[in-house]
Amino acid sequence: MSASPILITGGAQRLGRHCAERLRDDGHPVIISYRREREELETLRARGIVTLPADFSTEAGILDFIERLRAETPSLRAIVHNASDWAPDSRGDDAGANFERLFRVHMLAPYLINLHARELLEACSEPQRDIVHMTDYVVQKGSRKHAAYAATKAGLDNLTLSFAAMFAPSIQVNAIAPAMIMLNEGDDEAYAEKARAKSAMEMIPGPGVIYQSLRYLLDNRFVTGITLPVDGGRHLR
Ligand SMILES: NC(=O)C1=CN([C@@H]2O[C@H](COP(=O)(O)OP(=O)(O)OC[C@H]3O[C@@H](n4cnc5c(N)ncnc54)[C@H](OP(=O)(O)O)[C@@H]3O)[C@@H](O)[C@H]2O)C=CC1
Ligand SMILES: Nc1nc2c(c(=O)[nH]1)N=C([C@H](O)[C@@H](O)CO)CN2
Repeated sequence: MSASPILITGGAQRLGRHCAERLRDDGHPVIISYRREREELETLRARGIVTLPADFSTEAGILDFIERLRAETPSLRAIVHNASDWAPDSRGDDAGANFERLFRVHMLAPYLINLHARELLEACSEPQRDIVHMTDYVVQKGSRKHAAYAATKAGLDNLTLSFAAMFAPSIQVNAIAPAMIMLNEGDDEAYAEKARAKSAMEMIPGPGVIYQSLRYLLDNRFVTGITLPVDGGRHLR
């Protein structure tokens, strides 16, 4: 029997892409979802990573993705809810629409995918099956400029507890809560310096630390319902 794939949503770039490639290096079949077509997807496809288009900004888009996921695979080893929209708050007429979109991407999509894909995880013949929610350090702190982002990531963090209770003992459900892991295009040295100063570790570590954390959760048989902070000791500053 062939191994069941690991699904990473929003896996075409940055942390999701890094994890998809590292999992592939480790011999796992991998499926990613992506929203925007781009050249780099060909590199992933050439490595045998299955790429499914998905837009989680509407309920119809989420349900359509679930249908195509079911057509693609009869089972899953794990789901990593990585897709995310780091949109700043709007003060304009679109403030409500902005909040609702972030709610759908960060909460409704993981909620519906978990409910509908439970049987795909249950069908996995390996002893361990996992769901991992990518949340954020700001869940504990709030955010002056990204309040909708922080609130909907906090909702995702809470869903970790409910799904861990609902799906135990056959599926482990955990969250990873990163603080600054990678700079964005256009961030300058002054921004980087400020970002480094926020953590006790005084660095911007890059995506390897997220893969290490994911690997820990995928390999550990006795951890469920937790949020694993990956923040360089932000609480110490
Ligand atoms: N990078 C960091 O320092 C930190 C990251 N995190 C969390 O870690 C995870 C990965 O971070 P990072 O790699 O920086 O994230 P990115 O923002 O770079 O990538 C997220 C992916 O989500 C996809 N996406 C966005 N909106 C939608 C949508 N409506 N429907 C479907 N897919 C969508 C995007 O797809 P596409 O590109 O195809 O449009 C994108 O590739 C995220 O959950 C993030 O919140 C938390 C704290 C810090
Ligand atoms: N989906 C995303 N979420 C977050 C991003 C990002 O680029 N995409 N970036 C951050 C920042 O690095 C932040 O931690 C520092 O200002 C947070 N979330």
